[in-house]
Amino acid sequence: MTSAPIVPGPVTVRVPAKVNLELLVGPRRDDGYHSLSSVYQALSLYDDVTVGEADEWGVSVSGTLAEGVPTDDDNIALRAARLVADRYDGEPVHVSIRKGIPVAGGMAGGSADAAATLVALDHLWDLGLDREELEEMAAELGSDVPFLVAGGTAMGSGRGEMLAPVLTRGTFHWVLALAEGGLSTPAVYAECDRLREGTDVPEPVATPALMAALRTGDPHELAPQLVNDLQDAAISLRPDLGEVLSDGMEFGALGGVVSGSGPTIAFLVEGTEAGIDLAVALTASGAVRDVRRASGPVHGAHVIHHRVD
Ligand SMILES: C[C@@](CO)(OP(=O)(O)O)[C@H](O)COP(=O)(O)OP(=O)(O)OC[C@H]1O[C@@H](n2ccc(N)nc2=O)[C@H](O)[C@@H]1O
Ligand SMILES: Nc1ncnc2c1ncn2[C@@H]1O[C@H](COP(=O)(O)OP(=O)(O)O)[C@@H](O)[C@H]1O
Repeated sequence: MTSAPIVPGPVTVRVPAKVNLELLVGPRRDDGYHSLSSVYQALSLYDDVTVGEADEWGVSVSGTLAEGVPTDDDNIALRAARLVADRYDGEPVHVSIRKGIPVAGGMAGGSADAAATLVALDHLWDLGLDREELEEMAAELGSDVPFLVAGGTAMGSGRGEMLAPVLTRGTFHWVLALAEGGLSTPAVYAECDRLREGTDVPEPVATPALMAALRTGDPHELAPQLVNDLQDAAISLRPDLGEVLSDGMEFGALGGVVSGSGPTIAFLVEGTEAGIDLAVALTASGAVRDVRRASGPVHGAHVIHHRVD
């Protein structure tokens, strides 16, 4: 008896957002990047990225947060697909992105889509890529991309792309205050340089107290350790963010920090109930565009569906 050939159908990968629990920004390097010490945590706010064979290269984006995402070769997910195809002789694919991560919000949504596309193509084309090969292509696409492949909680050095896992206990609960519009990452780094002009900037080193707090699993220990060297620059470009931060603290957050280059603000709360209360208060204040609750750490980019016809 002969059976019909198995045709690999589209692969869907779910990929989380990130928050930087600690983002220490060192001097600007000769290549234009800043040396970083970044402690990333993956949060339960997701993009779903579906990649399938197609007659021509393409990308489409859906969801209420899709505005502002390019649907041409500027889309980093399409760049990721072309990179894998160039290396492994792949045929054209179409990438469909369902956005659940705010765009240009400092939560690495674009990097997440690139990470998801790498994982999807590894699966679709049965490439059997090892961690090193995936991380190397990820780093070529952007400093944050390797972390979105890995997920969990990790420390990033170099320009953020060299990862080491960080031990944590339990689950931390977050409330994310989404802002109107976005902030450009290069513009925020440039503003940080401007604000620090004339000062001696040391090489960044991760804080042992943060690592210890993460091992306790206690949000009261973690809250005072949240720090972001880009925060002043983000607030300098968007002064309204300072008010959102103080509102959130007044409404009961244990700690708050601008996420990466902003403008999203991540508030740490005690648990689910406290998260609901804070989300309600921030929404009622009218000072934010929208509010999301999330928890972390969660897994990095992972296949959730593969249709085989
Ligand atoms: C600030 C952070 C914190 O995690 O995230 P976001 O807030 O953008 O999500 C990252 O450093 C963003 O990483 P990513 O978005 O991957 O940046 P890349 O594409 O590698 O670089 C974009 C631009 O950001 C600046 N850049 C990025 C990384 C770095 N270590 N130093 C830099 O100065 C450079 O101007 C670079 O041209
Ligand atoms: N797949 C993508 N999703 C979101 N933004 C993308 C994507 N591809 C390219 N971009 C561009 O990257 C910029 C930064 O987006 P994003 O990665 O969401 O933010 P951030 O760098 O603040 O974390 C966007 O303004 C957009 O122009």
